[in-house]
Amino acid sequence: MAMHKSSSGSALGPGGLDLTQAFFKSVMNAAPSSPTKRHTKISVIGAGNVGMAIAQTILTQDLTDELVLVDAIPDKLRGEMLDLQHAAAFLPRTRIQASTDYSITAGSDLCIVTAGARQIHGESRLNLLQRNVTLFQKIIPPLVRYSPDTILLIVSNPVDVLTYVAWKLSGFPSNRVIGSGTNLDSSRFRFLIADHLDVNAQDVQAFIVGEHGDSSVALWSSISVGGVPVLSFLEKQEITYEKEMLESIHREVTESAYEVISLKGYTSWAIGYSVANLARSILRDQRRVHPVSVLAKGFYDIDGEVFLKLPAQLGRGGILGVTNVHFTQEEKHRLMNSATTILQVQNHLTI
Ligand SMILES: NC(=O)C1=CN([C@@H]2O[C@H](COP(=O)(O)OP(=O)(O)OC[C@H]3O[C@@H](n4cnc5c(N)ncnc54)[C@H](O)[C@@H]3O)[C@@H](O)[C@H]2O)C=CC1
Ligand SMILES: CC(=O)C(=O)O
Repeated sequence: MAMHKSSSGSALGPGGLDLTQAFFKSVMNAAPSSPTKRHTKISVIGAGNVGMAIAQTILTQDLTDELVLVDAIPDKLRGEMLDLQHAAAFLPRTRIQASTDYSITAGSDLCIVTAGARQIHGESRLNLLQRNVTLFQKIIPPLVRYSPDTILLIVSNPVDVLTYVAWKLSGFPSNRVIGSGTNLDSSRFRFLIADHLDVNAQDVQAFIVGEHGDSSVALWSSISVGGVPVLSFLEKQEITYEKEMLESIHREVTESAYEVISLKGYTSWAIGYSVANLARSILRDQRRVHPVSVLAKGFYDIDGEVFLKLPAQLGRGGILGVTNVHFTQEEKHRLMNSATTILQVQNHLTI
């Protein structure tokens, strides 16, 4: 039977009969779609390993009504779109579209940027910078033009500096430009602590702050399991622990990405879950605290225009606030070093 779509998107059968109305007449008359439910649209820029892991986690977790993919390679993009669309029978209903043309992103609530070069085995995140800045000069302006009220969530590396670049290129207030930050590093940290103590990672509260990468800072002093602060508990119980053991867990966190990249070529699943977790907090106004890249100027005595991972509350307006975590002198010193490392890199950029 020949069928085509009407301008309203419903299916038309022979003689122009509106099949959607024919099938669902009584239901549609009884219950017009609710005007109170908010429609959400997420665009993912870059349909590579990371973009597709994020897209598929967003779909399975039913986080949006519309999902748009943008990439520079049309065939691969269409292939990825069709492959996801073919899973429609197993997924919550979501409209999935893809194009190389940024007009498709118009009206997005959240734009997640994953496009760009990625590290090869042994390469540092900072080494990707100049190539990805050039790319961002092409990507950020059209996103802003088509979705002036959107929230930008940056994932491409080096994520802290690129979040700063996106902020500068967009002209957005800093609460609407967020870097995926150390949400992933903190998840790796929580996994390793949970593994060490044989508890559930979801019961471990632990943050990695500073740079996403080699100069990140582990906040040992504020780690708790099931609400019990770990280090002060061990000290009160006079249970000895080796500082070296703490250092080795942190080292394992910073080396995690290098290890996965050396084994499978890229990282994808954990960043997919991590970013979907951020998308949920933002779009569902969850007001949860995540370690993400925020404009750190004015917090913890930082005075440069630098984006660093700090524990921030996320909701519909983007960054709602930065929590006042207690840092030891050593943690503060390391955070300052992270800020200095990033500022030195930024000083050499032409945006
Ligand atoms: N922040 C974090 O925690 C993490 C960040 N990453 C970063 O994410 C980025 C992407 O990594 P992968 O997906 O593995 O790389 P990939 O190479 O698989 O995908 C990159 C995609 O970007 C697309 N692209 C290139 N130029 C474009 C343009 N002008 N417009 C739209 N799309 C364009 C490419 O066609 C490709 O599909 C890398 O920078 C990587 O380092 C990866 C894992 C974790
Ligand atoms: C590649 C990267 O940044 C990560 O997996 O942490």
